[in-house]
Amino acid sequence: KPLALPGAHVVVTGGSSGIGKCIAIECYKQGAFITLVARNEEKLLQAKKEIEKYSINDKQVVLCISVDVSEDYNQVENVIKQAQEKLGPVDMLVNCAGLALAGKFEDLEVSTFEKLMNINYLGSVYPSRAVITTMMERRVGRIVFVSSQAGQLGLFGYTAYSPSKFAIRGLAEALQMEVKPYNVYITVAYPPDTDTPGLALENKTKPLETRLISETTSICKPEQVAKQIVKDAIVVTMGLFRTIALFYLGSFDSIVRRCMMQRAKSEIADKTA
Ligand SMILES: NC(=O)C1=CN([C@@H]2O[C@H](COP(=O)(O)OP(=O)(O)OC[C@H]3O[C@@H](n4cnc5c(N)ncnc54)[C@H](OP(=O)(O)O)[C@@H]3O)[C@@H](O)[C@H]2O)C=CC1
Ligand SMILES: CCCCCCCCCCCCCCCC(=O)[C@@H](N)CO
Repeated sequence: KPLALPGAHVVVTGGSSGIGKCIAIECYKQGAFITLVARNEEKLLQAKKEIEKYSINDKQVVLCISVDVSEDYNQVENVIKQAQEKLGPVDMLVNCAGLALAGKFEDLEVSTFEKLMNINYLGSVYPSRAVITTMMERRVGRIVFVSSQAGQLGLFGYTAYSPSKFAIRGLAEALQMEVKPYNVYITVAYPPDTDTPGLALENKTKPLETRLISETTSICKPEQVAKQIVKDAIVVTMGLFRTIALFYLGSFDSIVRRCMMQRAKSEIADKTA
């Protein structure tokens, strides 16, 4: 059943800019309490002010937390704890912090591969790992991953970026199989080029070929992309491209459910013994 956003606690990483900020606004407009996570404090405060204009009641709160989501897991865990103490358990986590840099393979610094994998992939693992136990215990939760069209298709200029977005898909699909019996739902967004400060930065690094490939499609508005992402997270439906895998996934899910029931039974048996 759909997640009720009024009164829910939504954490948005990368919530101080671009798509993440628009996702925060979209949730806030529907009555959610918001925690914004990003590094730069000034940008966070600026975004908080902007979001607060859309309040629908006087109880709503926008909390700002400055942390690097890709640096140190313990740090991330600590700030999530702080946020939960202030605004209650996280009902929905949106992993939107990310960085795009383009360039030809032979021109890219090796450190760029590390950096993108750290921010885009591990920066989604850490916050998710920090919220998952509570979500499973409460049998409530949504985790949103923001991949990219370049996370479905390897394209010229994206040898560092695409793999970091492909990795997110692998994580999301494996994690969904584990947490479905606990009523926790995972969604992945694959946005096209979207008009944000991040895209402006990326454009400075695009080789000619990448620019020409990008120009074959039009640029989306972040508000529009955010609306779709929030909608998909609230009412989870099966993506069409997964229908072939449906049979297998269905039977794997029943194995997972069976194991969970067995474990619960033996726990009860242990207690009564
Ligand atoms: N715009 C586009 O064309 C598309 C974007 N995407 C993906 O959507 C997401 C958002 O993109 P977009 O809105 O363009 O990005 P922006 O650059 O506009 O915003 C990025 C946000 O992430 C935060 N952030 C970046 N690095 C970290 C970090 N290490 N720790 C914590 N926060 C961090 C930034 O704040 P701060 O720097 O202060 O930390 C900022 O709030 C990214 O994952 C991107 O890959 C996917 C498809 C298309
Ligand atoms: C089946 C999948 C559909 C494929 C459509 C192909 C169209 C490709 C056009 C170029 C797309 C580049 C997207 C990168 C967006 C991004 O992540 C960065 N802009 C972030 O800053």
